Amino acid sequence: MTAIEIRNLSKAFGPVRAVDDVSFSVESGTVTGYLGPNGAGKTTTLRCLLGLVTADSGTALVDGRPYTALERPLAEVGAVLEATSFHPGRTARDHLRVICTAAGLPVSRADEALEQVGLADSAGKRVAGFSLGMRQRLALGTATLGHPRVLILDEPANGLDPAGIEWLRGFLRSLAHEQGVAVLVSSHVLSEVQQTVDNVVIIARGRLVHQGSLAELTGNGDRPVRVHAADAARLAPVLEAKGARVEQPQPGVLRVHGVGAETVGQAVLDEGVLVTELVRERSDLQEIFMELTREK
Ligand SMILES: Nc1ncnc2c1ncn2[C@@H]1O[C@H](COP(=O)(O)OP(=O)(O)OP(=O)(O)O)[C@@H](O)[C@H]1O
Repeated sequence: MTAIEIRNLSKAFGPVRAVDDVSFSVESGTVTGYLGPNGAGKTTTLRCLLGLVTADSGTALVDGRPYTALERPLAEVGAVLEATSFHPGRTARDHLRVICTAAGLPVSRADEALEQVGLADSAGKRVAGFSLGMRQRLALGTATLGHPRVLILDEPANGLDPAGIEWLRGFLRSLAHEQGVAVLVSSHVLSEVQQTVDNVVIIARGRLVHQGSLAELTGNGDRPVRVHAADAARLAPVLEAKGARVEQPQPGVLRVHGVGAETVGQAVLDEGVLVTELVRERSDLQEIFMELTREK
């Protein structure tokens, strides 16, 4: 089921086209990474989705409606846009209880949510003493208080240490895959979210440059096949005759472009060459991300 739908969304600030004709959707039960370098337009898109900014044109809908038309927004959408400012003198538990009361939720949800975000031990501590990572967790606890079906997070890994990032990964994946929540999470660091997300939407200078599964992004495409063989030089002309472009970066190693690993394997078999390694080179995700978002 489509939970978030952005269609031909555009928003300019003076001469800056922050978001320029962007369309994508997020399905329930999946985590989608919204990726792009600083200033790409991610936050503006999320702010349009949450009714905090009015788009110049296009639509941004949650469950088929604009956010401002949702009847019980807190129970339908959880959002964290920036390390939210909390009342510093209040304890984490009191902070969540105040929101429970305002939103008509049972106050018992406060302790449950603190447990879920790993803050149970700090429930009675004042937020003033919280680290950035603890604030991020508290913001996540706040966003998930009403068991929303849609979760929108802007750079939630900021301030988390590696163990915190690992925890966040598990938290978001279990919300999506076990509870069917649609999660949209922005980041400017692909590697931070690559083990979390099912799908990626990449934006640069306000324009969408890629959307699809992570597998499609890293797909084998035309990655070269690397062959290690003492007699590698004998293989090169055979492969070239099959239409391959062959590089020999060092003696005993070939990088074969333009044909599949099977074709290379067949040539190895036909020539009876002893091979010690034959592998399709892996795509470097960060490299692909940089290439897609590079200033052209
Ligand atoms: N309220 C505003 N007034 C003027 N310009 C703005 C405003 N909000 C955003 N912009 C501009 O719009 C562009 C997109 O900004 P946005 O914050 O959406 O990008 P981002 O992808 O979220 O970046 P970051 O990763 O740095 O948060 C930037 O050039 C930014 O300076």
